Amino acid sequence: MSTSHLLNVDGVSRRRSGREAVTDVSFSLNRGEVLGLLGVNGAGKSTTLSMLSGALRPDHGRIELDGQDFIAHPALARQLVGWLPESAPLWPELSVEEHLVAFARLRGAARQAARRAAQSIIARLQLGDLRQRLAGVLSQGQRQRLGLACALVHDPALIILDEPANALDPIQAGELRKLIRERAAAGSAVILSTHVLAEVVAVCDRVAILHEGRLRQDAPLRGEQGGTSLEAAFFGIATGTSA
Ligand SMILES: Nc1ncnc2c1ncn2[C@@H]1O[C@H](COP(=O)(O)OP(=O)(O)OP(=O)(O)O)[C@@H](O)[C@H]1O
Repeated sequence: MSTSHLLNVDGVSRRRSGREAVTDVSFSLNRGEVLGLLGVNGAGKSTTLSMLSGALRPDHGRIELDGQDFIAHPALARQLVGWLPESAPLWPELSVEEHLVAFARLRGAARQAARRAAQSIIARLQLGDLRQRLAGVLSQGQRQRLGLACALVHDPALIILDEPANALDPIQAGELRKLIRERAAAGSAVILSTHVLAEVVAVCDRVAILHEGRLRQDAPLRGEQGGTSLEAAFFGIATGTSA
């Protein structure tokens, strides 16, 4: 397997509840690339992302991150991966700032460095007004922004976002797109799972389509033309009418 990519996924499979949720999925991702992950409900997107985040172990296959065997060394995830799951795991009794310091510390930062990292992501995500607010009283969109900040506080090489625009207003959704491109320009690789095709066209370089646990397409996206052909490809695969 090539080690020049940041991420190499090779023949990964995982069963859940006695059924194949993800089967023989392979793809690679370079630094600076944004990959959109599409698929109908139950296609296997979250299962795939959970494996890439280190939270779920594949039954078969190999994942290589930054040239290292990720399955044998799941602790790599702590420093190299930032994961926003479908619903961000937050502690209701901790403030926004306390969350970010705690996440930075969990990722290995020393106390002062964790405080600096927290201040930096608070400023970047415009969370200053919410700094002292307890997570338990945040609105849904505010919780989502805090979850995103927790995923990014340690400046990870691989950013995994599972439906990150959920509950965001149009202004915040636009800010999210800018942030994703900014992180990619700074050298991170991003995987974005979403049901919104326009979001993929707006922000992704490549799109992968999962269906019934299998990767059915992995192709670059190119401008408006990409949007039209993406819709056709998605519906073709989802309805079983693709060539
Ligand atoms: N915690 C779990 N325990 C058992 N089975 C699960 C679990 N999570 C998902 N599955 C099953 O694995 C398969 C893939 O689900 P997954 O959540 O990965 O799909 P998805 O593409 O993320 O779907 P959605 O778009 O609805 O979020 C489904 O058949 C689902 O029922």
